[in-house]
Amino acid sequence: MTKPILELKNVTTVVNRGTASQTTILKVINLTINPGDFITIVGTNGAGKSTLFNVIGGNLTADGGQLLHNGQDITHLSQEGRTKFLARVFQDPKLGTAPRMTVAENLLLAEKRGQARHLVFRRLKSRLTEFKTLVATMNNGLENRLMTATGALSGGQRQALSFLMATLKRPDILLLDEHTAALDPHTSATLMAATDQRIREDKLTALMITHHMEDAIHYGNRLLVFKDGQIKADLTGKDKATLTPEKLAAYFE
Ligand SMILES: Nc1ncnc2c1ncn2[C@@H]1O[C@H](COP(=O)(O)OP(=O)(O)OP(=O)(O)O)[C@@H](O)[C@H]1O
Repeated sequence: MTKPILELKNVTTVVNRGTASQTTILKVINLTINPGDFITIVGTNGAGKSTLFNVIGGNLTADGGQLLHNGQDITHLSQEGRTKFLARVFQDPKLGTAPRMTVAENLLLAEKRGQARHLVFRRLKSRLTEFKTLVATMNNGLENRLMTATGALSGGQRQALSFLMATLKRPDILLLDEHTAALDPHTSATLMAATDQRIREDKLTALMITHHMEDAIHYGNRLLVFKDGQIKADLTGKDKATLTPEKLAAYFE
């Protein structure tokens, strides 16, 4: 039997504890994620999707319940401690890359995370051909901008680079936090297709929050609907395959 890569058991989060505005955001979340799952997550604003990512990513500690990574309790593991097996791409293209460094330097840094920079950059030249092939998979011209400072890239190119950097070391868990939301429809579609290809080819385990219902339906093997801090629906197999925007909208009512 497949062993889960990540488990959330009775996870709750509370904000403003002990004050008049104390609120429970995540209300007893139970979620078992298997290796290779590509889970799309939808829900109304304020449903708790980002809070879920914050709890998984370690930006926020669960107030109740337990998180297990490959069976190990990580409930109280720091955000830093989770970077060994987890990566996150945010909505803002400015996050995730160093603006003054070139595309190639950013990639090398992502690959050698934790090593001294002078050691990292000594090996840059020998890697350029390989990096060119890698960035070309994003289908957005990034291969012609390897020596360009990241701050001078378009939002789409920069976001594609953030995605590549996050996946370079093949994290056990990849969190995509509306990573195409700030892009125009064409650029968003290109990045989404490249994202899907990489997740499939590298057999990554990924969770993706999106407000694009078509993307949530089209991509991944599993779809979660969040509502009021709870998982309202968890759709897989035929249920997901036969989902339409109309059927999905009904879960929001
Ligand atoms: N630190 C906090 N203090 C108070 N309330 C918070 C805090 N963090 C989140 N919330 C509230 O928790 C609820 C869930 O927020 P969250 O950002 O997880 O929702 P979301 O589903 O990601 O929404 P969106 O689609 O708008 O990004 C919201 O009502 C939000 O205002």
